[in-house]
Amino acid sequence: MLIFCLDSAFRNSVRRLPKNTLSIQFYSKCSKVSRYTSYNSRHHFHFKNGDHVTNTVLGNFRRYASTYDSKDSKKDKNAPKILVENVKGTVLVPSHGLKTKVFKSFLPLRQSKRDCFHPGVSALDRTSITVGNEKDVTGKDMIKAMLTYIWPHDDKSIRNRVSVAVGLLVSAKLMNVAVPFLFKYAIDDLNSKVATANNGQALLDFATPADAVLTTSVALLIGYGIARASAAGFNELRNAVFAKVAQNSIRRISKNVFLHLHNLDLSFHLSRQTCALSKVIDRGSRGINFVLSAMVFNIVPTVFELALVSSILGLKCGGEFAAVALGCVGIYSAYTLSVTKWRTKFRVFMNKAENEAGNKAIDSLINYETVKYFNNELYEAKRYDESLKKFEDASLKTSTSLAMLNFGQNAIFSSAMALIMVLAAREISQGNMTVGDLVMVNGLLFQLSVPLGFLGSVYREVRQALIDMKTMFTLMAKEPEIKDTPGVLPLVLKNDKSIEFRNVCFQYVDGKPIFNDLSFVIPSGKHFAIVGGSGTGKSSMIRLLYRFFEPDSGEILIGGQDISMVDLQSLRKSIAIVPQDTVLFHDTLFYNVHYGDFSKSEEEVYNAAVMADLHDSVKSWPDGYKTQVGERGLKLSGGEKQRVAIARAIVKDSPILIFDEATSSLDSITEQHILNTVRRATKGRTSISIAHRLSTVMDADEILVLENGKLRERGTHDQLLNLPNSLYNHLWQLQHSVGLEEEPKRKVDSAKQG
Ligand SMILES: N[C@@H](CCC(=O)N[C@@H](CS)C(=O)NCC(=O)O)C(=O)O
Repeated sequence: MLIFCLDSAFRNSVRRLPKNTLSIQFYSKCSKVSRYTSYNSRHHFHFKNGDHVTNTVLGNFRRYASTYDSKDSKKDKNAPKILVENVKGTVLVPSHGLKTKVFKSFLPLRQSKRDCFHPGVSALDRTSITVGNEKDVTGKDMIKAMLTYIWPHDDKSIRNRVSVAVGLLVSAKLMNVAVPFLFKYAIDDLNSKVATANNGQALLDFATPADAVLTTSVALLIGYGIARASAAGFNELRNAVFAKVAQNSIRRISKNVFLHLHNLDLSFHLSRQTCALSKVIDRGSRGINFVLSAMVFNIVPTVFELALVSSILGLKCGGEFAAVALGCVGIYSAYTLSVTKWRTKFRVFMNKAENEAGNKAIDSLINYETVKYFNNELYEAKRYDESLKKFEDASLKTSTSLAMLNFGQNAIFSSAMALIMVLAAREISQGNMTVGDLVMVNGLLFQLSVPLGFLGSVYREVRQALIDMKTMFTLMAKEPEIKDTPGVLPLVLKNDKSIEFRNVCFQYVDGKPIFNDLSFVIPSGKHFAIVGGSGTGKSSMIRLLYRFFEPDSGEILIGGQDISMVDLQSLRKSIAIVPQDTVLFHDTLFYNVHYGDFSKSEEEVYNAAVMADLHDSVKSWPDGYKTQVGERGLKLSGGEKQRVAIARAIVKDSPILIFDEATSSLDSITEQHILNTVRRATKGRTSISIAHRLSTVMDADEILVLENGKLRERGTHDQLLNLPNSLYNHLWQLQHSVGLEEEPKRKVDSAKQG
């Protein structure tokens, strides 16, 4: 095998790759034609500056690179070099420095003795690429990602809301801090009046009610009430204004994750449980909501209030006061965080025990009859009680540790309050402060204790939310391995709609090849059938055509264009499929047919239904096209579902049509109807019928018989059947002798006449 680095001119003209992008292709030698030109493309790698290279890509890269034929490379001393370091390292890519000198044609890369290519790297103009398994998402990354949602560049109204919410937050805290001040001034005013009264003058002049209201201290006390109410009002307003920001960001992130999941490769989805993925989205977006709310409603306002209170105390009462306030909050926080960390495990046990008890109860009640058959009611109750006991113990520990936490928090704050008031009393006795000041200091500190009373819970929940967010953002950082390269051109199908497999080798797991140098051409407009025993890769062929997977080597061409070089959307648009297992959406029948292409008119949907032999039966149903098909199409029979799938494929109106075992689970009468619709639908299209039952593909223009990943034989039904030693003949005899088919030939003949 050889490794080639693409010429930069080729890179720019054919693929329109941007600068700083290196495209590397591995070519297999299996066709043994002349070097440099006729090697079969084996794999493409595109690296660009800052690209994230997954372990799988790196693994493939190494795999291809390690089988590189070093004899060929020695001929070119100027070959560009690539350094592949460890997973967390970098790939150093030669770029413009060498362009004019050696990037004139395909160039072999040199391989060193180790698993890397490196001589002369220092002389190169480098572009570095970070390499990692799944990008490690740090706290900084998450904050950055969150900021893009709460400060979106493309949504001014959200930015305005955030600004207003911040303004309201500051106003609420200023009002909050004003409360003890107003209280202080009222007390000082009253005090001075008491002092005046003690000197023999009237305490208050309540000659008229208006005078009474206007008295300074009364006005201050009313102001106190207004300030308290305003602080609460600003807080509530802030919540209302910010709610839209939080909900909007949850919506956008959920949508982005959803889209991202759809963009990930099929291999990813085959290896994950859909339910687990939806939990990731759900928990992750709830985590974002929690972190955002905690920041905006608790952490940031409390920090702001602490800064405000300690500055006021420092400026008005002296450094000692500020030090007590800050020290108190510091000790309080350290105590709260350490106790919360310790007691979190009790909550985890508690939740586990609760789930366990719930599961045992459900399992036991579901198996009601079995429990009765074996007289095991008491045993079941004992098992259930064991989990309840665990829950009880953990709950007790949670409650007692909560009491301890609350008491400790209270003790710390009370000590600080006592200390600060002793300081204030000392200052009063020295004539530096008033009684009002003492009340103000007490009020400021007391108010601070309210949000801090939930510090432990906030810390615990934020930690959990960050873990959930990390899982979600890690999922977001996962790159699909099959994706469009920038500037890639769309697949254009005019007259030539042929399909060609050229020396395709493919395997899901090492050592178990699915296709082994498979080559065939399906000419434009022809209906070909692909048959073979199970496990011969019939369905893998579809996955390769849709580019859900890439061949390990060789090329697949549609209309003469290599599908690995064309835009994925255009490729998938040009193929319509009637899958083996038709899965319908939980919606109406019309919706399910229209799903083939939502841009099509109602009329076109009905026409497709007529072609698929679906229209008449739908018309006879009470709700017609508005019939709900039931979750995953469970309410429809197998034949009806297949017809919906055919109608949907007709609506899509692609030049290439694939039937994947379209009649596999149908009775013979329904099968004949479906085969008739298949015949109608394939007219004028290049089509492939993948089938296990040979009788369903007898009238194909040509039949390709696969065995062990290779094309074993090809021909029309009659040609293949007339070869006594053909695999087709053998399969045919086998299927009929075991009674898989009754009178297949007669069925097809009658269908043709029909
Ligand atoms: N003061 C404690 C407790 C605050 C509190 O009462 N939290 C509520 C939830 S907002 C609770 O139910 N906590 C139960 C627990 O922490 O076990 C702290 O800072 O965490």
